[in-house]
Amino acid sequence: MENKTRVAIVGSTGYGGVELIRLLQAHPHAEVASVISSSSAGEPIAAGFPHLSGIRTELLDDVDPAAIRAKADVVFLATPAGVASKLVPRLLEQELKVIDLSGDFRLPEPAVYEQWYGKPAADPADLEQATFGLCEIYGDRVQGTSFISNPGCYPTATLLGLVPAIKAGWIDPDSIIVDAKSGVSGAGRGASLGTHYSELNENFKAYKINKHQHVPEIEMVLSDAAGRDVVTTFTTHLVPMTRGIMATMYAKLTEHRPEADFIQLYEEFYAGRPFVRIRPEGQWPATKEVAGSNYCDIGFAVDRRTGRVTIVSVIDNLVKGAAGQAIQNLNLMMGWDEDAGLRFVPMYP
Ligand SMILES: NC(=O)C1=CN([C@@H]2O[C@H](COP(=O)(O)OP(=O)(O)OC[C@H]3O[C@@H](n4cnc5c(N)ncnc54)[C@H](OP(=O)(O)O)[C@@H]3O)[C@@H](O)[C@H]2O)C=CC1
Ligand SMILES: CC(=O)N[C@@H](CCC(=O)OP(=O)(O)O)C(=O)O
Repeated sequence: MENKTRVAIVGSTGYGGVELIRLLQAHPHAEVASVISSSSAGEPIAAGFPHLSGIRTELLDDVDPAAIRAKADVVFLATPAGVASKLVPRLLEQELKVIDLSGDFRLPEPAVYEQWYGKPAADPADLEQATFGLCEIYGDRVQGTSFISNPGCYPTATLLGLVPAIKAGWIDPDSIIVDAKSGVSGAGRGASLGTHYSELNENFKAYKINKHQHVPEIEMVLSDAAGRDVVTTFTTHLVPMTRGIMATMYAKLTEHRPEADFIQLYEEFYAGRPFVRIRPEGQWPATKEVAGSNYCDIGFAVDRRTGRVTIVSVIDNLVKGAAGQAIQNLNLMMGWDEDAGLRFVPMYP
């Protein structure tokens, strides 16, 4: 029988970490060997997550790179911004493979990170070692590497919806407006005024307009696709639901093209990629249609009157936006099937 690759999860008591545990439970080539907490080491993981009772019976381990190396070959970090920048160098020293779910290693320029995250950036020498793992766009770079920076949730939905049209020259990169909405689990497990029940229930609000930390990540990839600098308008909203992101993108067409052309372009661009599904003409995806799965579903509407295309892209923020794409990156890194352990049907209804 195959020896499974042993995996450790730092931040396993958060939403991204516990979703990694759920998804890795059925992975054919990897197994969770250590669940790690900076604040509750020695406690059973199931004490804070009763849904894991009888499934994960182990105690939480401390954050100790040498002890992690003794138990695991690969480490996922599902920790708040500012943790990975300090911890990753110590994990790489132990010759561990690392997949970081935070924003600490996504932006190559330290000054850009400091401007948008308001925290000290990682060391430039460490930043250089990271590969940005937006699987469907940069997956070829991931194979055989040992340190992956997993993309943000909003950038994943946005960029998978925009990159093919930008690369084809079908939309004006300067005209893009991204209107994005997220479920509340995107904000993590910690309680806060903005996310408690009576603030959110029956409510719908915009936040961080023109200030969101995902703006430079989105612009970095759009600029790469366009071959020149691109800036964009990006507005995020909080929706009173648990999971899901919908990014609705508006852009000016460089010349008129019907929906059928977009559908064909995107089908060809994502051919052979298991997790992007293109909707037929006149149909647009809903968040529930990808919930609990690693899919990104995309639909189009062309408006001849305004000369604009509307692109609708949905993901589950905790799966394709975090833990699922991180496992997809593990699969690519290790040379396994891209969809190993991720072939499940969305939860519906
Ligand atoms: N939620 C989402 O949809 C997405 C999240 N992300 C990113 O993934 C990361 C994790 O997010 P999420 O799971 O939602 O966040 P949570 O707040 O739910 O969990 C973060 C976990 O990090 C641990 N932690 C805090 N400080 C430290 C530290 N100094 N050292 C080690 N561990 C620490 C905490 O556990 P403990 O106290 O037990 O150590 C906590 O449970 C973040 O960077 C987030 O931005 C990215 C994409 C989507
Ligand atoms: C709903 C909600 O609050 N979402 C979070 C997503 C945070 C996140 O994933 O941050 P990084 O990708 O930068 O790590 C936000 O908008 O800040």
